[in-house]
Amino acid sequence: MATEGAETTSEDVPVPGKASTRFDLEKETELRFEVEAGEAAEQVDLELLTGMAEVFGSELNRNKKYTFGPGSKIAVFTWQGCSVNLYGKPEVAYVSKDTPMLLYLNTHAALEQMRKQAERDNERGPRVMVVGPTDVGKSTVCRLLLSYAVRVGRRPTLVELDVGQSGVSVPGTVSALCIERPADVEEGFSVQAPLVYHFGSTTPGTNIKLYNKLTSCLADVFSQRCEVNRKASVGGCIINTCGWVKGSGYQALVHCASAFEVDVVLVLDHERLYNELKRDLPHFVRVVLLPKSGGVVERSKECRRDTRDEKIREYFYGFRGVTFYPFSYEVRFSDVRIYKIGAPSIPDSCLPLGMSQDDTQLKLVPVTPGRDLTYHVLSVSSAEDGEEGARKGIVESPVCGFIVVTNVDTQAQVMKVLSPAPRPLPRHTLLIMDIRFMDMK
Ligand SMILES: Nc1ncnc2c1ncn2[C@@H]1O[C@H](COP(=O)(O)OP(=O)(O)OP(=O)(O)O)[C@@H](O)[C@H]1O
Repeated sequence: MATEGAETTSEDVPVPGKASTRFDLEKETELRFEVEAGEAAEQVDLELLTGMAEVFGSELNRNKKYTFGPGSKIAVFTWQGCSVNLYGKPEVAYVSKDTPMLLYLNTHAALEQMRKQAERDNERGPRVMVVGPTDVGKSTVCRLLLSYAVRVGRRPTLVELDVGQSGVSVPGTVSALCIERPADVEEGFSVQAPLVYHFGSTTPGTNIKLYNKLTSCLADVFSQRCEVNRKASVGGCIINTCGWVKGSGYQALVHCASAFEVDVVLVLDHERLYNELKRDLPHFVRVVLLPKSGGVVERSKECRRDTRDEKIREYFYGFRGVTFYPFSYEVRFSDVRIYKIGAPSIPDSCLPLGMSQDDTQLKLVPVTPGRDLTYHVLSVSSAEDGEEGARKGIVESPVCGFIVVTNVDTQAQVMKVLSPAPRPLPRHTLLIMDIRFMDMK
């Protein structure tokens, strides 16, 4: 293990058999460590012994043990210097003096100035979009800026547009969450009453028209909230985006900037994207190029898939799979209406007169229940029940929850579902996702 300033001790072992390694960190340095992935991997505990330190913007309490599960990639940063203990065997652990944290703190300070100005002038606070390719630390920068803002008494909103790796809800959704306290060091932000929309797949490219439509829906709801809630308005929002920054992905970023009327765009580690956005966004939008942290870890396809699975498991079973007890029951086909959003694209020449591809992307296509529904995640739409009600505005309606189809009996015309709440379903309009989940519990 490559460690700097590390010293192995045996006195502080909290669990018999778990070795401990002490790290003495100088000011403005960070300890980065990774926990081995895989179900058999051992968790790693972290404890702050002296001084002060934070994990992605959330302060650590002294002499409290924080546990990190398989696959975690963590940075413990200190502004003044500190010493910490790691218990267990991290896959990697090293201290780095080279971090962009001062630049990130300055960014927070600049946003805070904008909030103060907004308070004085009775205006709205900063709306910030964080962009960049995959694995540059966008979600981490969002978490940091939100936690810093809430620590100085603000109530910012997190807008999550990353349909592949959502920090708020299950994959295949876009959402908004009002942040009222810093992220929990182990669990992240407390997710209470988020506003969630169904997208249905893990890449915006599968239906870019729908993606842009949902971005506009979130922007409208956020603006309405700002009109009636002064704290939310001054707090502003931090928008996390997907790592797709070319072609339609780039156009989706420009669309988002205009829908939310963003004031600041933080571009992480991508000079071309920075220049393109500077060229294409109105001159009053401040586009800022920031370096990525050397600690950000690239994640493989498998790792991303595991994280997605974990997020769905967490929705049904709670953090580390122990908090909630989901229900399993049968639903009659005749009691629900299942739709997919977006009809398969057909050549322009085959479209009916006066219809464009755009219309097909937002079309509701009824799904006949069959065996191929098994393992699919379904969103329960909050749209009013009833044929007309369900069809009208269903795309723009938020979802009230998710179920997973665990078995389909075509003879009996029923399907078995995994649900966070007991029967009956709160609504009967279901939207199918491309995403599947196999419940191994
Ligand atoms: N300074 C750091 N030291 C160690 N690990 C870090 C650091 N910053 C971020 N990470 C880890 O790197 C991983 C990737 O970071 P993050 O999710 O923020 O990237 P991203 O750009 O949002 O990714 P995506 O491609 O999914 O959009 C995460 O597991 C995060 O915990």
